[in-house]
Amino acid sequence: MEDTQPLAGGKAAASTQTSVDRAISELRRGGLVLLHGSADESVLLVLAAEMANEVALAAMVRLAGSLPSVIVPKNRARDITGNETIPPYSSMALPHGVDAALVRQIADPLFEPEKLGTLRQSLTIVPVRAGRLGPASVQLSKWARLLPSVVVARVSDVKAAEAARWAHASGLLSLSASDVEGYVEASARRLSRVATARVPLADAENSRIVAFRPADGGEEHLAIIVGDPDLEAPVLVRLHSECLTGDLLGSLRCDCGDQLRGALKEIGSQGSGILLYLAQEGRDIGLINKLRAYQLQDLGSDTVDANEQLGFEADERVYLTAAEMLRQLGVRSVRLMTNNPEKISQLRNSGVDVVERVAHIFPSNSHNEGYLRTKASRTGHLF
Ligand SMILES: Nc1nc2c(ncn2[C@@H]2O[C@H](COP(=O)(O)OP(=O)(O)OP(=O)(O)O)[C@@H](O)[C@H]2O)c(=O)[nH]1
Ligand SMILES: [Zn+2]
Repeated sequence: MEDTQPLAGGKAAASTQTSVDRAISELRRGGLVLLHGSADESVLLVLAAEMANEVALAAMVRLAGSLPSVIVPKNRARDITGNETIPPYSSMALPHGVDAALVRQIADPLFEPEKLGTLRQSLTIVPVRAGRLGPASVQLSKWARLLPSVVVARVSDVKAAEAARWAHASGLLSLSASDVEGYVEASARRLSRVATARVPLADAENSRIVAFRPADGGEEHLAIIVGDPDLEAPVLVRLHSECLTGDLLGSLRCDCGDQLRGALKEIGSQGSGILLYLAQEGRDIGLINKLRAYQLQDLGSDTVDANEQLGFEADERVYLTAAEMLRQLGVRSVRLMTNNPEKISQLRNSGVDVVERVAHIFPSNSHNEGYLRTKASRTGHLF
């Protein structure tokens, strides 16, 4: 198992992905990016709503020459306006002079709408058209692990065909909505295997850690290889999604800590296998959003509703990266330790032969009973 270099892609494809990588980090640090459609479609300036700040808002108004709107997910729009029939995403024009703190409050599902005061009456909803710029801008904010809400302003004088040049002259990053499509698939393939070390673990002494670095500048993923798996036979594999609270701190809200250590113990006792430790904190909504989801759960929602109230899918994870790691490790066929049928079907769709599901269940405690019940009743987990 030699360390490998990133797979080469076409030059055009690589620059498309780079523009999305850069846009994600720019949004994460509260900067503006320019998003355009094709040919005569429109051109938008985009700012992640939860990172709204006075400098970026002022620059947005000055550069766009139009007043900004904020795009919020369905539940937030319903809570703010009291209107029950709302499309998946709505945009609300921001009245002149709205400050950045107010924008952040509009976007934050944990901020009580009553506290928005008189502003609430003036926020009227315009549905965001499915398909192009609006949804693409929200997707960028999700990939930045921020709330799925963005401030946008249409750049009235600039056509899509001139957008990249105009952005460059204005010191802005630019990308097109079509760059956003297909990004996840391309991103998963841009994974380099960079370092391997022997790391004896308490639960599986004969272990090596192989680190994979994504080319998008994101967090690394790890493969923990126990023993010397026979790659000609199905390999015992566990896909573990990062859970800082459960894995590291011993949180009792979930079953992750038990599942992590239990998997290593089981693989160790069987002599060989692989645990993929995937940087997908909070079912891939990120740690901060997971803590927000916990806050909503403390107010009465279950784990699925809490994600949806924040504007995320119940589970945002895709396992293309996991499949690519297995491919680079030479693993074609697996016995998968999981209770989650989605992991099985996604791996199979990515070309991994899942020959068996190995149940991976641990006793509940008084804090995670409800969470485990929801996994069984709402997300199809097999308990
Ligand atoms: N968004 C969110 N993520 C959570 C919550 N509780 C745990 N997680 C995350 O869920 C991931 C673990 O997923 P689980 O649903 O417990 O299990 P699974 O991986 O789907 O399925 P198994 O293979 O059967 O364990 C980790 O990334 C955790 O951080 C929660 O309430 N909200
Ligand atoms: Zn957890």
